[in-house]
Amino acid sequence: MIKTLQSQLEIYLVGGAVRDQLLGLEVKDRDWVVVGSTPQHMLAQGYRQVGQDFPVFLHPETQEEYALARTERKCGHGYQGFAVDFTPGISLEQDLLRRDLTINAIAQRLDGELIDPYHGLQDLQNRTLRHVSAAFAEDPLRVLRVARFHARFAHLGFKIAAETLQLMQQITQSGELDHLTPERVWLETEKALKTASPQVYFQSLRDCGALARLFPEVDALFGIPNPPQHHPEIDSGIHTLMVLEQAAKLTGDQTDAASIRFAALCHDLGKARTPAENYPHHYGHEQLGVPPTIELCRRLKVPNHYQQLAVLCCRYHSHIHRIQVLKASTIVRLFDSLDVWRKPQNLNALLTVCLADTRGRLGFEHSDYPQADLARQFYQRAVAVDVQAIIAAGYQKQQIREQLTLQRIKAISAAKG
Ligand SMILES: Nc1ncnc2c1ncn2[C@@H]1O[C@H](COP(=O)(O)OP(=O)(O)OP(=O)(O)O)[C@@H](O)[C@H]1O
Repeated sequence: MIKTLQSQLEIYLVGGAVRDQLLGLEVKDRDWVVVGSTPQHMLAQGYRQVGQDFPVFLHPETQEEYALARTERKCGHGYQGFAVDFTPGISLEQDLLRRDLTINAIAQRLDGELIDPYHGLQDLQNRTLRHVSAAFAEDPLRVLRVARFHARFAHLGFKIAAETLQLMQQITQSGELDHLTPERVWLETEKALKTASPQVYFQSLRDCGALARLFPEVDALFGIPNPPQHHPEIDSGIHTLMVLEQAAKLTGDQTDAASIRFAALCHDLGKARTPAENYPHHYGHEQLGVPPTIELCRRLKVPNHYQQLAVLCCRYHSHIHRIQVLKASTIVRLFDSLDVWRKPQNLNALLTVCLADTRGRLGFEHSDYPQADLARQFYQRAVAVDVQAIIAAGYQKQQIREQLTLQRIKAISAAKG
């Protein structure tokens, strides 16, 4: 069946699958381009159409996506206005010309032969992220996509070509980024947070000026000093990116990695809002970090669970750093605020951000963090307090909570010795 279908159509494997295969990486999705066909022909061949304006066809057996070769012409701001043409006369080369990067614009025929009109192979070899053509400027999301591919492939030595960075700067200066929908910005950002080097995404956005447009709260940290004895890297923006790098190393591919990394990004946002006369100190930056975190999340429609964790990490990271000197009652209040009794994962996430915070400083990359062990020990003692025994002791309903808190304080005090 597949053979019959494919023998009647001019089909090419394109995009990420060809790129990743050439890089020796695991191929996840396979996207295909069909040249010289029409929607009617595809339907007659047994493919199922998904989407109306911009049709993609699902293979009846593999369910892989087949797109008709197409060109796009921009006719509005951002992504809102695109005239898509997929009439049968459009060639493979014309389709590839409209793609973002040369390494994403290599096609492969079914017999394995590569078609590479824009020298993507050479750029793969030279580890270069280069735009295919001037059409790149038609969709400002491509600025974010390049930054994301940079974050994904930086560990393989990839760099952004100078002329592509220049184009990214021009797009940023044109104001086009302001027309991107929050959903598209967040989608790229969430994908970038899941890459091997998420800090590279934000650094690349900064390099082309886009950080100030898209994440002004983060951009504001650059140039803000920190006490040099604790922070040899001094600048709060650089520190933040170093913390994000450490958070990525600590979380690897665990399921909540992206939300922990996002919390690491936001944890010090308050440092751009403390009074300059106290610099390089940032008294109260923990609480002052909450409004910019909420503003950023609201503007980009960041899902709630990301915001909740980021706010907790803003507020309480210094509590954990100083846990040795906190009173047992303060520690129980901290655990209450973190809702650790119902969500112990909140404590783990906060401890990861705090460890990343400690290591995200020049010369501290391998530091130990005894506070995390201590916090876990206190939690273990407090969570072991027997609620059932308190209830069985006959306390009135309103006294049960009070007793529980008292006994948790006692348990932590005992652990403190
Ligand atoms: N906004 C865009 N502008 C130009 N080309 C794009 C754009 N989005 C996707 N493409 C093209 O379509 C292909 C598939 O897009 P997709 O977003 O799935 O990325 P990918 O390269 O397959 O990487 P991933 O592994 O992240 O899915 C890309 O490789 C690129 O050629």
